[in-house]
Amino acid sequence: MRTSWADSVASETAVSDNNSMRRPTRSTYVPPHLRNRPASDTPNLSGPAPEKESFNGTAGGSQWSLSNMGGGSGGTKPEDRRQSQGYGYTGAGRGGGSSGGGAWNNRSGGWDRREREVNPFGDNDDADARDQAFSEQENSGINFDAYEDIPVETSGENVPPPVNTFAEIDLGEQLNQNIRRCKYVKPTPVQRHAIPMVLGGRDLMACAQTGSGKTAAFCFPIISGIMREQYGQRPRGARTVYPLALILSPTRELSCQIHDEVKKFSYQTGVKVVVAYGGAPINQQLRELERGVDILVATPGRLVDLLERARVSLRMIRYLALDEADRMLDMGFEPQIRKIVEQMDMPDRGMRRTMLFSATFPREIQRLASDFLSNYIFLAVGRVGSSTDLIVQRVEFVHESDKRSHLMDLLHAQRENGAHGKQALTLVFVETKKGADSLEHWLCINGFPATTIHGDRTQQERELALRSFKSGKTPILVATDVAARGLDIPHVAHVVNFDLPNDIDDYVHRIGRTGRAGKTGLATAFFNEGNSSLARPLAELMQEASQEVPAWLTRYASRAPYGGNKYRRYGGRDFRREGSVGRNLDHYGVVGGNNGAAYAVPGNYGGGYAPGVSSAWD
Ligand SMILES: Nc1ncnc2c1ncn2[C@@H]1O[C@H](COP(=O)(O)OP(=O)(O)OP(=O)(O)O)[C@@H](O)[C@H]1O
Repeated sequence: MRTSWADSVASETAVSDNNSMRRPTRSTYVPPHLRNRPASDTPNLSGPAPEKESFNGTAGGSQWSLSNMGGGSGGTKPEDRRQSQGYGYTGAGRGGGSSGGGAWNNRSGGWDRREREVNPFGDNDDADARDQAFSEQENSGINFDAYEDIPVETSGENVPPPVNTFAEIDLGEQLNQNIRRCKYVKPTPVQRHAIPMVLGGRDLMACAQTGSGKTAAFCFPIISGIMREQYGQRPRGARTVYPLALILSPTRELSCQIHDEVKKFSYQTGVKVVVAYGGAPINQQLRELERGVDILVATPGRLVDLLERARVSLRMIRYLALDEADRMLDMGFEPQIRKIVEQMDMPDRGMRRTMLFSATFPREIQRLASDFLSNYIFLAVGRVGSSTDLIVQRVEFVHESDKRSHLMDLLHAQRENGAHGKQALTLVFVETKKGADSLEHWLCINGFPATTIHGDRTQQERELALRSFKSGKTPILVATDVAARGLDIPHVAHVVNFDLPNDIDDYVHRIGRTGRAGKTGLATAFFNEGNSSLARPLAELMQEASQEVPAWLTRYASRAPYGGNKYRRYGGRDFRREGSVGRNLDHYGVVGGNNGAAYAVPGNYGGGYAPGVSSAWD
């Protein structure tokens, strides 16, 4: 039985990726860990198709005045201005999609004649193709039919029922059109459940696997809500802006990525999105804000700066979303988040919709997070903190001194097996910034084009590195944990944990950079004595994901003490129900009978961000 939404795509993907999975006929080097495996077990390591995307976070040319949602001038990209059907839209009937109802706010004034909204779909936006009926086969190979098997747990009062299709949700014609442009045919499980909950006016804490579509799950209700509701006139402060929605994320790159996504989803809806993050010139961001903002995507540090300068007020916030919420409430960020949510002028909980999303939600973080939520629903989709069966996980015992040569073996093998001798996109995680630079240098001098991303690099360097990696120009990216969460980089074939993290949750997020949205991936970890404390949770996680656990790792795991919630920290169970801990956990496919201990023992939720380790972050 399939147990997760991603599981369900495996067979479909195997078919759709058939060409890329085809093994070369010439003899190829196979590394030890891949030997003696049937061909179908080996993920696609062929080279990526070049990508055109970039991480240019701020939108050029989009202009919007706060007071009347109009004004401003100067677009950067001339293009046909299509009739903006989002304005004055009169409603898609529930289950229908045709007009009627009149519930939608007429956001008149939007882009005026002097300006052009940059088309975020770029050259791929073919209006004719878009208007053709989408058949389910046209989507990205995700097998939606198996969704019924996915374990889902909800808790809370009066939980709104899930939907099966986007058409069942009253999102508005323009947003629906953008969803079609994104080629999303059906909602993923987390979207099926979360969107009606938020549209039904509920706060939400949602835990769902990496790569399972959480971004759209919180973006759609925000955009749709802003479009349909009347907020009255926003104050006209001297230079202060009053966004209606705030999306916070822990890293600059993730904020940029969310901003890019929101721009696509909100295209021609009249909803204006701006991103603000550290390391980039604040003046440019201020100018963007002055042109008007409905949805502000931000990193906490830059937002606090803007709040203290009184350039942003949170008084009108109606939607608050915390992406990677467990990270945001971990030791590093919690004071800033509390300041933003509790000590500035944001409406109290209950007066706004609050959504917290992550693939991992330790119990102690849930407790902290509940301060921000009102009568919320807890939603867990898929198996506990699961990494999906689409990711083949390998653990190899490698002494510290052998790591480089071992990595070299893996990279040589990949290159040999790759199409036209191309290097597949490989993300290599290390513990320290220094370690990242040094490994990158060593790779480059040994003929492997590599780049790095970490907190000591300038923002420009970081964005350049990411672009270069995505395009395949430097197919190896050496990264600290700054790249561990949220980044949705197509075609990452292999994640190597050169240095394992101290915390199993970080491992879950790191390997989740591959095997996304139905694609297969490979994750290799180098384990040695220094990682003993991770042996047990790692072995359990692998077992849950039906991975082969090496006998030596099982022995390490059995020797490890069972110490509090460092284990099974990646829990996806509502802490409010801890009285029933230990029962029903099999619902998530959790292996082993002693899981209760993980949820029942209070304590060191910040274990993974101990001094020294936290330095890897922004
Ligand atoms: N309904 C859908 N149909 C098809 N593809 C989708 C759908 N929803 C999202 N996707 C795609 O799935 C990919 C992963 O989505 P997303 O980045 O939101 O995952 P996530 O759950 O936030 O992952 P992470 O936990 O790593 O942050 C993206 O490329 C996104 O465009």
